[in-house]
Amino acid sequence: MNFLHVPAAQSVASVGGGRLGVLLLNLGTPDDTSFASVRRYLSEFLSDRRVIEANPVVWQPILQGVVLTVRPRRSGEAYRRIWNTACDESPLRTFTRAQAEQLAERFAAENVQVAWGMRYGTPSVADGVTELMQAGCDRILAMPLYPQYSATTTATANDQLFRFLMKLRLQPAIRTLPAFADHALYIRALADSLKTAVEGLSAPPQMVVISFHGLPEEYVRKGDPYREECERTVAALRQETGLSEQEMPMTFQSRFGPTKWLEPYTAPFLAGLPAQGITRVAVMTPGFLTDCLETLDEIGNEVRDEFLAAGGEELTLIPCLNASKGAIDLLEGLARVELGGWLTP
Ligand SMILES: C=CC1=C(C)c2cc3[nH]c(cc4nc(cc5[nH]c(cc1n2)c(C)c5CCC(=O)O)C(CCC(=O)O)=C4C)c(C)c3C=C
Ligand SMILES: [Fe+2]
Ligand SMILES: [Fe+2]
Repeated sequence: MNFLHVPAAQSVASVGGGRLGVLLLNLGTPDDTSFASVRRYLSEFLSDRRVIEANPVVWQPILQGVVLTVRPRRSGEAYRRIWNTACDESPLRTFTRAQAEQLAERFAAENVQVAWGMRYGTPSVADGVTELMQAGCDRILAMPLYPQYSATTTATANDQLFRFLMKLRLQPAIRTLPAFADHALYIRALADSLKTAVEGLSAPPQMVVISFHGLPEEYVRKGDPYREECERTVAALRQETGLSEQEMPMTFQSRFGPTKWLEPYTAPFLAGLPAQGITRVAVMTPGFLTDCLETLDEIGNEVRDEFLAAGGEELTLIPCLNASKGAIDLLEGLARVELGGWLTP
């Protein structure tokens, strides 16, 4: 049955099936490591005005000119270093799919469908919503997979969802998950993953550096709460692990462009440690729920090489929560609270 009669509107078939849906939303990633695919992905990502706030009249010629001529080759090489060759896809996609599949198992007995979509690239947010609606979901909980709120991540994921719903005559009811920077299950999962990784080492690290993806300082000045949210995560993690500010400092990575971003920057911070006698460190990246280019390559390769070149002896990169039991416990716990009133006990 087609519920829609205006030319601009799209049909996604059966709405009204009375089922609940959970939609995991992640950032996105290229489909393959070729210049063309990486260029397509970066073009969509860096054309998002939530991400780059500069006037498009000024920014688009720079992006379509120099950035998308130079960057895709370098990024393609980086993606090749971390590519999941077994599945022929990027780790971010592998882990997001695994999270969705395992979360679905937790809800299998309760008539709740789980799907996933990417803000940039494939499967798209529209693909995820369509999958849920075709399975009969008329109530959907969207879960942007960002523990710390930022307009550049959480808000744009939700924007993309509502942009798709604008085309539907018959919309499902929607709830969106708030950020969860110091949620008990999140902090416990992080502390457990740190403990497990450190127990496997011959000697404990002298410092555990908590590295978050950075953000232009200007965005925070204009009201993005991201830095405070990162601080809440680190404060809770210090409390949970008993580590001090000196033993567990906070840094920001992945700077892009010439403007000032949140400081201290991860790479120079780590490269400066051996001169202070700190040569064995662990690095955690709790802002990412799944491993990706920024964790596996930027920290695991680039930053590690710089640290070792500066006299460091050991850099242990703690894996992201990925599809660990702690991660799925967290996603299930968050979903059950947000589905309250929809999900009958
Ligand atoms: C102005 C530019 C950028 C902002 C703002 C930004 C915020 C931001 N990003 C993430 C998470 C991820 N970013 C990733 C890659 C990535 N990010 C930018 C730029 C900005 N990010 C670029 C140019 C890239 C690509 C890097 C490259 O090509 O070398 C990724 C990895 C994706 C993957 O496929 O593995 C993630 C994840 C957050 C959380 C955030 C704001 C808080
Ligand atoms: Fe980014
Ligand atoms: Fe990076």
